[in-house]
Amino acid sequence: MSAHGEPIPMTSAKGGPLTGEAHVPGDKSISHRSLILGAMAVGETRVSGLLEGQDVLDTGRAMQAFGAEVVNHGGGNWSVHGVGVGGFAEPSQVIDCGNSGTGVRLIMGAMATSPITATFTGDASLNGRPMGRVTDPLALFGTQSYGRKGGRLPMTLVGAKSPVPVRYTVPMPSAQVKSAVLLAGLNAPGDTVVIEKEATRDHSERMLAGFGATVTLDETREGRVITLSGQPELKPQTITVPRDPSSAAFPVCAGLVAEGSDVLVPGIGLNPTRAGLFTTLQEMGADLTFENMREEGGEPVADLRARFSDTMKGIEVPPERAASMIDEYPVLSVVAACATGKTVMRGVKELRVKESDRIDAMARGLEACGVTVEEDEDTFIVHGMGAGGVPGGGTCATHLDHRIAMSFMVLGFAAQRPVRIDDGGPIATSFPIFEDLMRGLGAHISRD
Ligand SMILES: O=C(O)C1=C[C@@H](OP(=O)(O)O)[C@@H](O)[C@H](O)C1
Ligand SMILES: C=C(OP(=O)(O)O)C(=O)O
Repeated sequence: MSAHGEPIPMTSAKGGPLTGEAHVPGDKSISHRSLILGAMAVGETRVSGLLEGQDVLDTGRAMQAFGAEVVNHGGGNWSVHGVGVGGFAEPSQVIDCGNSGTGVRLIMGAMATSPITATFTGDASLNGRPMGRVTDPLALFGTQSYGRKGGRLPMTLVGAKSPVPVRYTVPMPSAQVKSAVLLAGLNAPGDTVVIEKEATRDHSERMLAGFGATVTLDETREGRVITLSGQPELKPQTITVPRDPSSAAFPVCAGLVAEGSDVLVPGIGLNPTRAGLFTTLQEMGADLTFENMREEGGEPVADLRARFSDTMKGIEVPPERAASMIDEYPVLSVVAACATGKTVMRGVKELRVKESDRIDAMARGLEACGVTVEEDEDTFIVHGMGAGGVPGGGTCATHLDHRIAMSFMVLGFAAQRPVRIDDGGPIATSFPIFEDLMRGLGAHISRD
């Protein structure tokens, strides 16, 4: 089902080549953090290029419920009048984070060290996802949590009245957990230290420093040791949100697999903690080039050009690259189906706790379209059928998962027969203009 309505079945089909420019929306991770850190600063933060997807809108509403003023000025321009670190008011309603793991986990961290109580819920997908990974470290600050069995939402958090700083090693590669601990550390006295064994996206560290917090990073044998000095006064910022590489992945991969295509996706951030997919595609032999390489806001940015690539080969994706492309495995598995040989994805068990079990969802949908796959708990293998070789013709269940929905839409552009999804509604959580943007390139997408 879509977030609040009836399912929206959609079908995509092979047509002419995809050509032209695809201007994808703002980065989802940076958009959430802009609103949350804006709400914790003293004064007015201005944000342009905010992703106006449902996930981010839900975070904006939550920040209002905690007392910040969040104003939409139109055209992707927003402002947030923050209440300062420790200044959150107790919300009078339940906080509904919809479909968003990032939203709920970061907001839990942000309120966990204030003397207030808040109850969180979400849609059927979010209410099935594990929250213990966040409430365990938050308990070390003194935060109490009361959720459903297995640490599931709906859940009430009672913020710590006298928080103590924490030293915590994140047990799984998760930027959401890292970020929740750092945000909680903002209102604890002294230094909060988070250690991650594998690098995950570093937007929280960069943005906290941008808002004036003291954050240091030491690369040690233990891993990345991030130290945050507590109780800073965060200074409001002017933020231009870069375009989202995770959204860019869809028109890029569509351009690679749809016959005759040549697609330009301008202005995509290539922060190394996010860009693993593009390296992987190049290793597979994709005709993917980075044009007009430049720096914007301290981050590498390029225009991505993807041309139809009929000689891509399956590879072993290095497991240590997983965190830098974690949301891109579903669409990579579509490209893998259109390459020759086997693509082996190891170290990917985190995919099983996203909006859906993404290994299972992709495996079942690919099989329905005539592709052979193998899987175990931590591994996904796709047997490629070569360019134009995927039969298609299946209906794929999307399980309230936007990335599964968009991935199968991309498969339809390359398969011999149309590919149908049972619900495209969730696409609006991260990429509300997906359908129009793809149609603008010449793609054939229809609603039943
Ligand atoms: O911190 C973030 O903004 C995100 C972190 C990742 O989740 P995990 O931290 O659970 O890996 C990613 O899948 C999600 O889309 C966004
Ligand atoms: C995993 C994702 O998001 P979240 O965890 O925020 O729901 C995603 O966007 O692919």
